[in-house]
Amino acid sequence: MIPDYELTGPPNAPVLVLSNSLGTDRTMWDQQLPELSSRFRVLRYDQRGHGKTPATPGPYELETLGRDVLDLLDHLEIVRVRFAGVSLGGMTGMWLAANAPERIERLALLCTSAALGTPENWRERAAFVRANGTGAMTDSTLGRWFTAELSSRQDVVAKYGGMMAATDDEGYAGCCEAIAGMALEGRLGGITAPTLVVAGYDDPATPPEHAERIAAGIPNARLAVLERAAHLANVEQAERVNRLLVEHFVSEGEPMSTASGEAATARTGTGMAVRRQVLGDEHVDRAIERRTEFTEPFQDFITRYAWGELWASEGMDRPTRSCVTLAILAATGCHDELAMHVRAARRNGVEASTIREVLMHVAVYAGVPKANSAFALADRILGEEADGNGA
Ligand SMILES: O=C(O)CC1=CCC(=O)O1
Repeated sequence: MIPDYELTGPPNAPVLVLSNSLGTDRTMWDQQLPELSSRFRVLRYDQRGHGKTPATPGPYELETLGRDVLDLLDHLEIVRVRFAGVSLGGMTGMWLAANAPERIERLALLCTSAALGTPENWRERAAFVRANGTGAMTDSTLGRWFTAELSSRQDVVAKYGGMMAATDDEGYAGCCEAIAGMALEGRLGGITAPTLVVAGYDDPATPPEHAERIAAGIPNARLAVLERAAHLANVEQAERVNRLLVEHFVSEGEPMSTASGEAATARTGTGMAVRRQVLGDEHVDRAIERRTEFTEPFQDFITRYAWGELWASEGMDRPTRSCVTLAILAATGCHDELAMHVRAARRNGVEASTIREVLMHVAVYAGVPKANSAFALADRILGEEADGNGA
């Protein structure tokens, strides 16, 4: 069967397939799409019986779901892809990487498992849904998908509860039966695609131990465990997941890095996204507007290296980067930049009291006069924020 799909992103970019989890549809990737489609041809599709892809009578096997992807790729005449899947999507990805390795260049497995629960449990769940409908599963499911903070939010309940209830009963049940019958553990050692494995620290459905087992089983795998994330970590920790996916699919891989022009384009895309996150749209739009022929190469350089490399790196969190930046700017007396970075630090979650501590360090290590002017400036910026003028 050819599943319903959507292609987004530059026509000549490498194709990245995104595969959804049980009870969701392809819009579960909404928070990934802008970032990923700036550098990939993103192919989002709906699993069988989910979203706009019709159900067929179950039970299904994982092979059924894997072959749906192969049918879709054949239909679109796409030979080889990068593939990311959440939970059931990740199981589909493991099946593909083990059974059609020539089609899978790199793999990302999010909040998934190679052996989940008992077959009886999954068959019971299938029977329950056939009898009561997917709507009857919504409340319990949202509690597994999100931490308490998110699962009570009205917009989240509306979007993801709605997705679950809209999933075809037979499609959902058939997919439960595919999980009941999956036999992936013995196949992990044969997966050759470089693989990123991501787990949510608070995921009750596929806890981090499942990811650890996958990462230990696949020869070329890397594991990342995200705090404050349950089963749909790509929704709850979208920014971190985006960064991990971009790093995994772009920076090390051949196609982008073999063509230096494309690598630079990719860095510019990441850089622009990170720059906007840290400095805010208003500031970045102003900087773009003010570009001249003379300053453009410098602006481009900053976007690529300061934002696309340094600030985009996972090596240090953003609040810490902000503190380091504030200290350096205050110590070197770069006051225009310091004002901008006081605002950026607040946007990155740095408290005013921490900014004060940073400037106290400046007083001791760089000199009281430097700290004195930095204090005056920071006080003004923080005051503007308190007055509601802190754009
Ligand atoms: O619904 C669950 O319990 C979690 C889950 C298993 C496979 C999947 O896609 O979601």
